[in-house]
Amino acid sequence: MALQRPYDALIIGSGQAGTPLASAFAKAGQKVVLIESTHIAGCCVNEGCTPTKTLITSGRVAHLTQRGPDYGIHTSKENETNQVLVDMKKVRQRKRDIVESFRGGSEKRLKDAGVEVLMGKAGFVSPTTVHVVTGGGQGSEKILTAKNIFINVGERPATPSLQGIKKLSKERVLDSTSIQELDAVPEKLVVIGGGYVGVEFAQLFGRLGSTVTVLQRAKQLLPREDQEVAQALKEILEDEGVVIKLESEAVGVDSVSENGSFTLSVKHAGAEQQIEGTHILFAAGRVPNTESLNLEAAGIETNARGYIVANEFLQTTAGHVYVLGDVKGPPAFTHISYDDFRIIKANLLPESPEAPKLGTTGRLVPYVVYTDPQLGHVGLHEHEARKQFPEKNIKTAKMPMAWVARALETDESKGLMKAVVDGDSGEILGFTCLGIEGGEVMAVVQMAIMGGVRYQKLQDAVWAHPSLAESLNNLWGFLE
Ligand SMILES: Cc1cc2nc3c(=O)[nH]c(=O)nc-3n(C[C@H](O)[C@H](O)[C@H](O)COP(=O)(O)OP(=O)(O)OC[C@H]3O[C@@H](n4cnc5c(N)ncnc54)[C@H](O)[C@@H]3O)c2cc1C
Ligand SMILES: NC(=O)c1ccc[n+]([C@@H]2O[C@H](COP(=O)([O-])OP(=O)(O)OC[C@H]3O[C@@H](n4cnc5c(N)ncnc54)[C@H](O)[C@@H]3O)[C@@H](O)[C@H]2O)c1
Repeated sequence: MALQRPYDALIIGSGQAGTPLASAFAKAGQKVVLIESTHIAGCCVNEGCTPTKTLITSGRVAHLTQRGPDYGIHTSKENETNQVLVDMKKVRQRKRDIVESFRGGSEKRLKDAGVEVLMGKAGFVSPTTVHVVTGGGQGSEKILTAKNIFINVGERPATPSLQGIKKLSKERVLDSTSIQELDAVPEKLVVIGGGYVGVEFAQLFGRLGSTVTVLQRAKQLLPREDQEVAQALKEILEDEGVVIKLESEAVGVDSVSENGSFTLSVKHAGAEQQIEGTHILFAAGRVPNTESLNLEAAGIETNARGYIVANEFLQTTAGHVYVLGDVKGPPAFTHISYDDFRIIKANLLPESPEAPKLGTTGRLVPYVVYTDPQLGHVGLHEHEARKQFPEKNIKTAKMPMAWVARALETDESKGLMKAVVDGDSGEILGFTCLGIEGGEVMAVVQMAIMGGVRYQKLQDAVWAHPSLAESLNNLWGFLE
């Protein structure tokens, strides 16, 4: 084993924070090494946001083509209902091409910045020393020491656990990564979990032609959302033919037929029932990639769920070791991981000695669930606002998207908007748009929250007609 000269910065994991951080340190003249076990650019680019949103676009095209007759558009005289043929290999290739191009961009930026990249799996030997196994265990081992260490190793899908699962052939048991590599549309897809991953894939594969059943253990889809928003999303998915069973759980695989299809027994509404499937997608949550890091050797603490504990400056319990992204626990989004990078960069590479120290406290968290219509949200949900500010005069405004001219003109008027405000000051505390381009509409309100703009200003603003933002004139009339 070769002993190396100490690095200024050693980064474990090429996630959404580690990758730009490595470049920033290198550009600042520091000696940097980035260790990555699988592929540069992490989950978001390789198996998360980028590929899923690319696939979802194919699903939307299939959906809109079939809706053509609603707009007076037919693909041919013979095909009056605009039935579509899905070429899953082409759908997959389009996804692969975009992933490859995004990953290539990240690789090039690291190279241009002069970052040393080491492909291998890292774990701690001591607070300042890291052991790296390269070449998937067949290659060499390295011991590296560094002044500062940054952990950005992310999460992975929770391991499927279901009685009798071994009776199914491997290619029929899917997670959020393997489902994206299918070269044919599954006939009957059972989705276990009704969170972000579950709802996005359920709608996508329903649109591509699968019969889809979602088994969600909680009382609603997306348990963090306010109940009426989750209910509206459920109805939208059901309108497209997705079967959703709430408060339900798969008990086990009962039987498997010769062609590979199977029956599952499911506990639902207090009774046991059977459902059929050809494929099963486990979307019941993700777990942090901490086990192989040997964190005890560095004195780094984790919480009960295995997430690394950090203070608001992203320092772990070993002060010179920092943690960024999903592996420190929710919220698990690319833009949060990227903001972690921004915090570390500002604090460790300050532009001037007077530059203020940044932290995570009070960080505004927006997100978009890429169902169609999108579910964009920023700030607090109603239940959170009421709990956090019992002394405030919390008011909410809800308006169906069917009241938005632009949504009616495009005939995409499903969903609703909901705002949560402090009725006394007019401060906007949270906003949700489940509607066409819900993420973009949400971003308009996010700007208002960031600028401290009260809702009355949006109510009286001159918005271009007929834009979706124009609905921010009318929404506030529903405050109660
Ligand atoms: C299907 C899916 C869809 C998603 N869609 C969205 C979306 O639309 N929008 C959004 O904001 N977020 C989305 N997310 C979440 C998003 O992908 C993550 O929040 C984001 O990637 C941030 O992750 P990260 O920076 O913590 O690390 P990651 O991107 O997970 O990267 C961690 C890296 O560390 C490497 N690694 C792990 N262990 C080791 C080790 N011991 N040694 C060396 N390297 C190691 C891994 O190989 C990986 O490359 C989605 C996630 C999934 C699964
Ligand atoms: N558009 C986006 O931003 C996006 C998309 C995908 C993922 N993500 C990120 O990835 C994270 C993980 O997503 P996820 O959907 O895998 O996890 P999740 O934790 O958000 O949802 C998992 C769901 O599965 C349910 N569940 C758990 N065990 C179950 C069981 N045995 N049977 C039935 N249901 C069960 C839970 O009630 C929960 O609602 C998200 O929280 C999010 O931060 C973001």
